[in-house]
Amino acid sequence: MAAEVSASTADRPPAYLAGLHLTGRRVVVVGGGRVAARRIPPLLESGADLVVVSPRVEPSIEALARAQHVAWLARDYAAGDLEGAWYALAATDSPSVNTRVVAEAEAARVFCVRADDGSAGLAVTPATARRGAVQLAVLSGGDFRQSRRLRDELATHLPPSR
Ligand SMILES: C[C@@]1(CC(=O)O)C2=NC(=C\c3[nH]c(c(CCC(=O)O)c3CC(=O)O)Cc3[nH]c(c(CC(=O)O)c3CCC(=O)O)/C=C3\N/C(=C\2)[C@@H](CCC(=O)O)[C@]3(C)CC(=O)O)/[C@H]1CCC(=O)O
Ligand SMILES: NC(=O)c1ccc[n+]([C@@H]2O[C@H](COP(=O)([O-])OP(=O)(O)OC[C@H]3O[C@@H](n4cnc5c(N)ncnc54)[C@H](O)[C@@H]3O)[C@@H](O)[C@H]2O)c1
Repeated sequence: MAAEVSASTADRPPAYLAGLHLTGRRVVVVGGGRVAARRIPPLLESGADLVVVSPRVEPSIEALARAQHVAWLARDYAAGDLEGAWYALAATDSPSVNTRVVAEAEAARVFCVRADDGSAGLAVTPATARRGAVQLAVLSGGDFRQSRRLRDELATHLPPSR
């Protein structure tokens, strides 16, 4: 519903769409809740070198840490945690922590998503689908429900993977 989209997200110039090649590149996820758990698998699929900073994490993230697919720092975010990162997610349930993460990202020129307030982030997460080499991504200026719905419709047109 358009009314639920934050005006400042919708009023921004459109985001520039790009595909990030992340193999071996550090991506820092601050917060290990449900949003992080949803976004980590596609980041891993892209080969990212993932670091999760969060005192608690969802069971799926804990399992990835145990299998050494992600590095989990089981503590609160601290300034400097984005060092060496190419991309970051501020995905804690604390707006003030997310503000600090985005401020560090801005200073370090790291593109960073802000999960609780997309209008304050440096990047946004599209609704995506993939079949083989073909990928689609939908952004709707913050209207994630529309993005999800369009993604589901468009995904039915993806060619069979070869
Ligand atoms: C597309 C998708 C991708 C993904 O996340 O993978 C995505 N959100 C999804 C789901 C989802 N989002 C939310 C809920 C729980 C509520 C509910 O269900 O009603 C659920 C459902 C769930 O979590 O299950 C709430 C929410 N989302 C944002 C805010 C803050 C704000 O409005 O600024 C709040 C309120 C938080 C609060 O209340 O505090 C912000 C953003 N969410 C974005 C992307 C970016 C916009 C991209 C675009 O233009 O479309 C943006 C701006 C920034 C970002 O985070 O990148 C994915 C669906 C695709 C899929 O299902 O595959
Ligand atoms: N963008 C989206 O798609 C979307 C979807 C749902 C909710 N949200 C918003 O994003 C936020 C996160 O949502 P969620 O469902 O993942 O929340 P959640 O409660 O499942 O997880 C929050 C995580 O943040 C961690 N955390 C808290 N303080 C921290 C700190 N100081 N340093 C590091 N980690 C810390 C917690 O340990 C927990 O793992 C919520 O505030 C909500 O407003 C966004």
